[in-house]
Amino acid sequence: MSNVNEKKRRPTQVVFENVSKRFGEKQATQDVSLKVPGGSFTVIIGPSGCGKSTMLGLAAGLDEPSEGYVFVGGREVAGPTENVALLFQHYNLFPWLSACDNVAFAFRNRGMPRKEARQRAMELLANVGLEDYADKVPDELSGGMKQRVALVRAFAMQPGLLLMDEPFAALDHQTRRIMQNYLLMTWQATDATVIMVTHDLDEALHLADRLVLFSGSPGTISEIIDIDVPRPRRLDEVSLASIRQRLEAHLEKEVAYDEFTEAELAQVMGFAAQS
Ligand SMILES: Nc1ncnc2c1ncn2[C@@H]1O[C@H](COP(=O)(O)OP(=O)(O)OP(=O)(O)O)[C@@H](O)[C@H]1O
Repeated sequence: MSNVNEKKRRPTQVVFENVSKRFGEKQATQDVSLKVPGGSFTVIIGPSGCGKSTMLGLAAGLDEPSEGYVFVGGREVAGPTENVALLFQHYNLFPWLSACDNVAFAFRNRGMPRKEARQRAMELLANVGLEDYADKVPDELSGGMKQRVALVRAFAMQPGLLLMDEPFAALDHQTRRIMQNYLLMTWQATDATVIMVTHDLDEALHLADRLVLFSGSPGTISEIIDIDVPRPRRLDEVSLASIRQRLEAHLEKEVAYDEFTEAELAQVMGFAAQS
């Protein structure tokens, strides 16, 4: 495939230093320190509400830490920059532009002439099997296709850092696996650092160089697991299966049963609540 990163540059390291974030009364994260090596693929896992998306928002410059510092590429984050691309569950494509023009937009934004931008966009769409859909607008594409376009566009921006918040959560299992493979293929052809949040353990094991396990409310890091298994990975491989067990145990421990009253629990479990 064509490599969209022509320039040699130092891969973008991300550093969270004693980061706490409060939203009003709500403490989302507390004293989180994390170094994400440049060019690595880090996946953040943890129960709902433990501050995973908050971490992405801080790295993206969408929010500021209440305490501590966040550095991207050696610079303290002071707001959104072109070096950081975001990919969320909903595709964020321009609805009035074709798939080709959505991707070409990333090149045009960097000053490339229109014809060349469209040509480059076509090449990249062909890499993910969408050459026949290049002239369709997002409403004419399936969810998986839209997310492929969004992924290609995100990488076309040549970001040093790509932040992904459950990007494939809305897709069916099969499409999800295809998307994960596209993501790996595209990422491996670049020097981008990826930080992804997911609730899907298989996805995490399939993709990550490093797993960061979050816990609690407020969120803190409870464990970091490096996955030194070559890709493509078989999830039934012994070392991955044992990491999976650790992840399951972590998440089970973290499920906040105490958020439910007994009556609510009885209802969830299908028992009639005693009055
Ligand atoms: N803008 C905001 N205003 C107020 N509270 C917020 C805001 N953003 C996040 N929070 C709160 O901070 C906590 C952490 O939220 P966050 O979205 O980071 O968790 P999460 O781990 O990503 O959850 P999930 O897995 O459910 O997406 C939650 O209690 C959430 O309600």
